Amino acid sequence: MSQSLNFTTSPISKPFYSKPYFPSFTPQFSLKFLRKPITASLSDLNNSSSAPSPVLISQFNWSASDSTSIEVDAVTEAELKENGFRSTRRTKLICTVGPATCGFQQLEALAVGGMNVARINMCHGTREWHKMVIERVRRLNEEKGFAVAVMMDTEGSEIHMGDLGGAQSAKAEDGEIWTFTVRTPDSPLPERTINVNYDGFAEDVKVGDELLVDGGMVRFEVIEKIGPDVKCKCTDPGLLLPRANLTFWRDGSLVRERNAMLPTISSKDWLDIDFGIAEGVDFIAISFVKSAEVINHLKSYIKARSRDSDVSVIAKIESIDSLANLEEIIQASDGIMVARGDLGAQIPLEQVPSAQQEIVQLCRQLNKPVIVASQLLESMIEYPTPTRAEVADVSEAVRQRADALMLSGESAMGQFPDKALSVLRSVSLRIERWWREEKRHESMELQDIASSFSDSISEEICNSAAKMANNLEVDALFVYTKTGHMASLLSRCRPDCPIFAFTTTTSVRRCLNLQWGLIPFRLSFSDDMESNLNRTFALLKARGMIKSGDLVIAVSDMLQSIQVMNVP
Ligand SMILES: Nc1ncnc2c1ncn2[C@@H]1O[C@H](COP(=O)(O)OP(=O)(O)OP(=O)(O)O)[C@@H](O)[C@H]1O
Ligand SMILES: CC(=O)C(=O)O
Ligand SMILES: [K+]
Ligand SMILES: [Mg+2]
Repeated sequence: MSQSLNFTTSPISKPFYSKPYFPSFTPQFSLKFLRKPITASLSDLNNSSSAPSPVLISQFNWSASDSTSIEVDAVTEAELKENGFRSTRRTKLICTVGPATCGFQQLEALAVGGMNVARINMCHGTREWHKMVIERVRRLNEEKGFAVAVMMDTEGSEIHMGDLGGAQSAKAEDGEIWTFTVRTPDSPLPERTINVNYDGFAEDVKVGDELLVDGGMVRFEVIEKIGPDVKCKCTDPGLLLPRANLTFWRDGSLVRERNAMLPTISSKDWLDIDFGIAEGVDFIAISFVKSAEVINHLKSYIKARSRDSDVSVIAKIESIDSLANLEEIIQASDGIMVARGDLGAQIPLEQVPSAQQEIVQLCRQLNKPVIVASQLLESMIEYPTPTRAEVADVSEAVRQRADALMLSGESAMGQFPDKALSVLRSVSLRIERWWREEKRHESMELQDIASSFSDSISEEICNSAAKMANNLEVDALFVYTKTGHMASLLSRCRPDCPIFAFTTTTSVRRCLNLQWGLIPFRLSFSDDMESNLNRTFALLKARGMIKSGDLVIAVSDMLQSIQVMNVP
């Protein structure tokens, strides 16, 4: 039994409506037969994997021409069955892959642990190494039924140290004199000498400047300049890591000399971007973005280079300039990363939390996925248990309802990558549930963002569907979307129930994996919603993912409609 509301639009349909064409929406139907107890736990159902139904095509042999199968990633399916779908995880998880996690089995362990996106950082490692990681992730998806997306992060024109001549780290002690040089590295380097990658370094700094390594983990004072060499005295001792980022400060402010003119995308970055496009990565994250212009430039480059593949562009907010141009950067990008590591080296640390909150909220307003990154569980690089403060930080990002959380060193080179991921996962689940149960989420007034009439209809449909889903306490929202747009509009509302997003292409499905609350499926569907729904119900029931009586709301962007029904 289904109740539906259709908005039939054609290019000439506009005169029928004048804004507000969707008067404060109150469902017109009797609710008595829609209500049902909210006991969506699937754990007590027969597990279909032990008795596959004939309509179920195995994840291992998907062929694009097959119109009867449905693809959902193995880990989401397991989570749905384990927790029941109202309690499935909404916050997405990203792991930076490094030496600690680049093996096939290590990657598999991360995928099983809930990694939605694998990030590779072009600051480190060779292209061959990154190619190997991408191939392994792809193989994992194909062979084991995961849908892990790949994000490539550019190096950017930051100023950083050299690689310490191959050493893992070097200790700088209080009062020691170190030389920072722009000479091309003679190997081996003299003792207490560090290479700097930026040629203008010796010119830009002045005697008396403060030199911060990794945003202040180690500090030096500039005491003398001798040609290409800059002599510095260590004032805050600590461990120097290969290729650590350098900033310099004068009279309490970040120095922005010629280095502020460095291009956002360096010549090496362009080669890496070509590499990323050729390898078919899903996301390219751009470091040290200053303005929307560079994002627009890159997007048109990608469009020209890769006609049929979709690479999404993520702008990293980690510089003062990006904060000044925040709204236009968010508008231009496909997503945003709050890169707190470098951001904290550019603005006073105590301003980072408010910047994070502002960026997360603005992204939601503008309907762009947002990632909170860096130092979430920093102590877990060395220890198997997080600090209470780290758990509180993760909780806060979940409470802000960021789309995704990211591990950096914890998964790239830490000793406990799987444990760190499991902390992100369990804290996300717990906090999401707590806030749902307590109905503690302050509702956010969402501004209109549509740029066309048809988009406005989609937006109103999604806002209303999400509201109805909360009021009726439905088990799930279903969205049929070719481009993914309507799925993101539903995600933006952060409804209480999960959103099953059906889309026709594998690349859209992987991109949806970054967005809050979306459970993406790949499915070939038609314009006939009745048959789409019936087929989806049959396929999901066969897999034990839904059951008769579950209450769902379905929306689609082919036929702009809202349907409310119990699964037959
Ligand atoms: N591919 C890699 N090879 C070797 N070490 C890596 C690799 N990727 C990451 N790491 C290690 O993990 C640490 C944290 O990774 P992360 O990606 O956060 O880098 P980062 O250097 O802090 O720069 P960014 O500001 O771009 O995040 C790095 O400092 C590095 O020591
Ligand atoms: C992730 C990143 O680039 C940063 O935090 O600086
Ligand atoms: K980077
Ligand atoms: Mg950074």
